[in-house]
Amino acid sequence: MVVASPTQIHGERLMAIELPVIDLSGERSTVSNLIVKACEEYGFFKVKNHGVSQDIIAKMENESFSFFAKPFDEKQKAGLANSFGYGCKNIGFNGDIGEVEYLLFNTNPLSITERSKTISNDPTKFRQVLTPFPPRLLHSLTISSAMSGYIEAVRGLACELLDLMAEGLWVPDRSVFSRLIRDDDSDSILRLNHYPPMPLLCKDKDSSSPCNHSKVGFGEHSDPQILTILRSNDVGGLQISLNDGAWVPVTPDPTAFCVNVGDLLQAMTNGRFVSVRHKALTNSYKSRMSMAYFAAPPLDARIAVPPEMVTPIKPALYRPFTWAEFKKTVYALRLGDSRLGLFRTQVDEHLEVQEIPNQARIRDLAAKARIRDLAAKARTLLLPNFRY
Ligand SMILES: C=C1C[C@]23C[C@@]1(O)CC[C@H]2[C@@]12CC[C@H](O)[C@@](C)(C(=O)O1)[C@H]2[C@@H]3C(=O)O
Ligand SMILES: O=C(O)CCC(=O)C(=O)O
Ligand SMILES: [Fe+2]
Repeated sequence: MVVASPTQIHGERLMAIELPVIDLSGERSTVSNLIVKACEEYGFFKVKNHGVSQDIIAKMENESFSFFAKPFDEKQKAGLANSFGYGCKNIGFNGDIGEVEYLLFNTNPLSITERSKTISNDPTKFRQVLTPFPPRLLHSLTISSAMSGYIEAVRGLACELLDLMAEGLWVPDRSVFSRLIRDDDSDSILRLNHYPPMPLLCKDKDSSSPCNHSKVGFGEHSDPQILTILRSNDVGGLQISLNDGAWVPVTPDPTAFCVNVGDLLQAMTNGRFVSVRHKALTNSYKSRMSMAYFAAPPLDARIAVPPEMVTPIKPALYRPFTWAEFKKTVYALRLGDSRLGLFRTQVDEHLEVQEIPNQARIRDLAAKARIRDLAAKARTLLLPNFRY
């Protein structure tokens, strides 16, 4: 691992660190130990020799590019912003904005069986699904065959990585994590992000220094699910946040997948693995395209730490909760809010002050206040299902 000196760009500290690159064709116990180490130290790593064929990836990427190349009103036919379907600039339900357009898909195997031709041929195909949060109907696009091939392949990769993690953690039930995302009712989603090129922003017009302030494509956040498998084209933009507040740019590698720990996996490993905050910036002259598979459990799955990972010295950090309960909280909050802090056990509440870095604590408190606000708003709107 190479650590160079930090550079300062417009007040932000950027560190030149290469993420661990793990070759999955290596010896199994070595690979599982490397994965555990990467999840503990960075919450992020890259995998090569991952077994997903370049053909599957290329078909999926071509289909995505041709979708995003369509005129805006054509793309809008694919769905509503802020739900499953097409979205532009608006992220989520609570006012977050970025220089990104995207497609969101439910990858539930049951919905994949209802295949349409391709998203590029017929962006108007819909299937309606009733979800318990927020209390509204979400529209789900049906999925093309290139997409279902890709989803199957990355789901397989996610399962394999979760098994390797359980092995490296010495959890006796080796499929304790992967079982959750293998389930036919799993709530995993696929997100295709397209960041159009954006000219550089110059904050200080009188400054003689070069203008290098990239626009934010997808703001700072952690991923709420179990594991994210991200693939991008050869255009950089992804950055991850280190504990000390420095941002680390991730070098793009279209032949590798970038894997990151989600909030649920942090909870299920009793905080040993870290769900790290990250963001994506736009490039000044090239389009960035990323495809993120968010591996999630079924809505009613109980998220709890395996008993072997709890000891008197390391008591459970989080109370058990369901994915539905956590997801409802996630969608009630802003992109950059932290949510796991809201699920911490009472027992260690007194330790929180020392343990959680100040910034994270402030974010937790802001999130709590926002939930209270939203609950009050929901009550005045008489939305009976919107309870916290
Ligand atoms: C602002 C929001 C968008 C988001 C739901 C949320 O309320 C907070 C988390 C966001 C996020 C980040 C990772 C994934 O891209 C995503 C699909 C997810 O599960 O959580 C998005 C949500 C979204 O865009 O709907
Ligand atoms: O586009 C990227 O590289 C990151 C996207 C991301 O973090 C997300 O979709 O959750
Ligand atoms: Fe993310």
